Amino acid sequence: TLELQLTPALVLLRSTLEQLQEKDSACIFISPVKLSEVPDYLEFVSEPMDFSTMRKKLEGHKYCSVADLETDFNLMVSNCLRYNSSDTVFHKAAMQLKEVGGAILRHAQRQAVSIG
Ligand SMILES: CC(=O)c1c[nH]c2ccccc12
Repeated sequence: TLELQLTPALVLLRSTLEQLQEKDSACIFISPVKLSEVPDYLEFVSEPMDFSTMRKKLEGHKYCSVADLETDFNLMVSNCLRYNSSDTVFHKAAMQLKEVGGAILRHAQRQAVSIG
């Protein structure tokens, strides 16, 4: 399509982010952790990250590659694994998202190569 010719990289990044977010069925990562509700969060996490922030960065042209998107995705997942102990729903959800997201990102990287 015309859009794919004009901004293939941006279209691929958007599609990849949407695929990643679809796997967050519990909507744990949809918005920033509320620091008002989790006052000790920044004692464990130096750089919070979530899907809404990633979306803003994407539309603000802050991501130049799939790898840039992957860096923030990995940050978001590792923050969750650090703050939430391993016996929690959040920690288990992060482990699953890491696995499924990794496959989505590998496929996106292959597509980015073929786009050129
Ligand atoms: C992604 C994450 O760690 C969290 C998402 N929602 C939360 C609420 C309280 C504590 C942590 C969280």
